[in-house]
Amino acid sequence: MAVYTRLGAEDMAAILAHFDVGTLTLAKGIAEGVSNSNWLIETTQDGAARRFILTIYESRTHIGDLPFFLDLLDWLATHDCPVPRTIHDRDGASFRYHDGADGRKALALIEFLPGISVSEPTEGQARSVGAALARVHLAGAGFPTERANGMGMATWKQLLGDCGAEGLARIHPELPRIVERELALLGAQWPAGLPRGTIHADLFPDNVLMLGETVTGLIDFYFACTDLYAYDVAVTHAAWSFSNDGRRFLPEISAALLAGYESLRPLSAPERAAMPLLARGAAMRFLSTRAYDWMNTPADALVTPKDPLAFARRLEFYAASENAGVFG
Ligand SMILES: Nc1ncnc2c1ncn2[C@@H]1O[C@H](COP(=O)(O)OP(=O)(O)OP(=O)(O)O)[C@@H](O)[C@H]1O
Ligand SMILES: N[C@@H](CCO)C(=O)O
Repeated sequence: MAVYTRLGAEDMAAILAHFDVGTLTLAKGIAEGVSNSNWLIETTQDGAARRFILTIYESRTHIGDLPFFLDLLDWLATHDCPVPRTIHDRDGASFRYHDGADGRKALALIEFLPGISVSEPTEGQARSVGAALARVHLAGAGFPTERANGMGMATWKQLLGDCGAEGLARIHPELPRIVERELALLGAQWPAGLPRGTIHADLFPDNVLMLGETVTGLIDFYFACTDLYAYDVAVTHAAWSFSNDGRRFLPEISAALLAGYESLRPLSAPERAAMPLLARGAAMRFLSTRAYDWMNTPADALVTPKDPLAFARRLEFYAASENAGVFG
């Protein structure tokens, strides 16, 4: 369960007293998510029930990045994107600190949005997700702050280097060869000069809330950064267009996702030409973090590491020349 920080009822009430949100009526730990601790919070204010998400940031989130992530949510919400606003405290700050039994941690209170994460999207849902991603790209273009992508190629190399060829071979005997081949190719051919701006960089199904075919919430912007728009399309494509284990490509979902995106932001010819390579990079990004976590998560950890081979299979799909037509 992803609630790493213990908070008693008094702690919770004391935290909420810093926000103008009424009286606490319920605080329930949320099992989903692996990086931070999250609670569903309910309050009552002027006779009305209100709901929020309280997030306590654990060690994986760099506090210096919080203004970027939280200001971005407010910016996108103001520009008609389905993302939660941050609730600022009585001093006007988007995050604050809590001194608890296990030290000082940053926290934020975020608007609760309705909806559920789908595990087997329909074409209509994939289309909506593609369009929502395009809306973020268009709206985020005016966002004034930049953040380098901390999960770019240099990080893939570092994480996979830390795993080592022997470690990778323990995950699958073919993995060292695949990784060496792909890193060389991606390093030599990664495109320069494509349109760039603010991207989500992790738009997996568990980071999208939906009601029917409507996207009600895009959440978890904690990898958001300034990078190629088309790379974000590739990440989202890799996340949505395959069965979870990566064994089965879902052509209708792929087509619907891309059509939804292009209904608002058509890819330029150079972006389209780069998509197969960017998709290999996207697969490599998640292969590298998953392989690292696979090897470095203690057996008694609270969370189960995700399968790196699910993204090695996607990588092999994108690398196969017969699949070059997927992006049109
Ligand atoms: N604004 C919101 N409205 C409704 N539910 C939310 C909201 N934000 C988060 N949640 C719920 O909390 C869960 C965990 O949130 P989130 O994915 O941000 O956690 P995390 O640990 O930071 O993520 P990750 O494991 O992807 O790194 C989500 O799966 C969702 O169920
Ligand atoms: N979405 C990622 C985890 C967070 O980066 C994955 O599925 O590997």
